Amino acid sequence: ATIRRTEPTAGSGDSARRFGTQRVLVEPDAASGVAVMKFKNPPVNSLSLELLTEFIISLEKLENDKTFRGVILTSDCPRVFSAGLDLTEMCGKNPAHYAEYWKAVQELWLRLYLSNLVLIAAINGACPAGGCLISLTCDYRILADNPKYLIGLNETLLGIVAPFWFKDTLVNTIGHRASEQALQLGLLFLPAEALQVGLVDQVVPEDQVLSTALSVMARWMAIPDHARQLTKNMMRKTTVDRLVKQRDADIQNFVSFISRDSIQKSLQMYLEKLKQKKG
Ligand SMILES: CCCCCCCCCCC/C=C/C(=O)SCCNC(=O)CCNC(=O)[C@H](O)C(C)(C)COP(=O)(O)OP(=O)(O)OC[C@H]1O[C@@H](n2cnc3c(N)ncnc32)[C@H](O)[C@@H]1OP(=O)(O)O
Repeated sequence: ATIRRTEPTAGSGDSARRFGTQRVLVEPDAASGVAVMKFKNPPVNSLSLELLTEFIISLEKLENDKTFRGVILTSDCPRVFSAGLDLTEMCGKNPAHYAEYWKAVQELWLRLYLSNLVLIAAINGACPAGGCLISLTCDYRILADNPKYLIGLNETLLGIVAPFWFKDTLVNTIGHRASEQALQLGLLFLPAEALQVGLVDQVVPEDQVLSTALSVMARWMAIPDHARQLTKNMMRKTTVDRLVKQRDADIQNFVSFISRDSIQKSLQMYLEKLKQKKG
């Protein structure tokens, strides 16, 4: 993927020179040190290998540019933040592809979860499974108050299982008992429920998600970076190290699990159900 610069937005000067890739738009504001990263992989921002790769490239570019201290993650696709991992990457492929794909999923989580940037999820659409995981890696989550925008780790509804580092991220956010129930039942929470259980930090009207994210960002960026970053690292490094210590085993575990005939059948049936629902 190549990073492309696009023309500055009207009346904005250089600080809003947008850049990004085909599937990840980046709207940087050098003056404030905040960039907005928008997933743009229609129709539902499914986390394809390409999107994951482009996301990692764009995130790394922002992390390496000391102008930026905070990033807001949001969606350019209406009604959906992200539909989660791209199911077509996990069925009907070969073990080598599954391994490559899973390595990219691990990489995105590792980079987001321990990022030195302030990360705020401006959740402006449905946020199941992998989409929910991305929001959980952020420091703060704001969800649009729309009953259609469900959020949760619903993997069991597909007949699959969220891996231990998905589980750990959820436990670190909503606690063990709430996670135990949510993961086993594959719960997708309504905004009010998500707020109540602590899955999101704020629920606001849809047209206030971004502005709320910007004002929360200002509060987090008022903290000296080094102190905040060391604290974030203290809170999250044990969780990250659990995956780092067994990344290859985790990949092999994923490949053998996802390659099972029963799992392949579940995923195919789930994809077909998604397509029928439109019919
Ligand atoms: C013992 C331990 C072992 C552990 C080993 C690991 C095991 C595996 C780990 C797996 C972790 C998985 C994480 C995931 O993220 S799996 C993905 C789960 N995602 C979902 O369940 C969401 C599915 N999608 C939806 O619910 C809806 O699409 C949504 C609410 C997001 C939007 O609805 P809307 O009506 O707007 O859009 P459509 O449903 O009509 O979809 C439009 C088209 O997009 C296709 N689609 C949707 N979601 C996905 C997806 N996730 N991947 C690929 N494609 C997707 C859908 O089929 C439509 O396609 P067509 O236009 O061609 O019909």
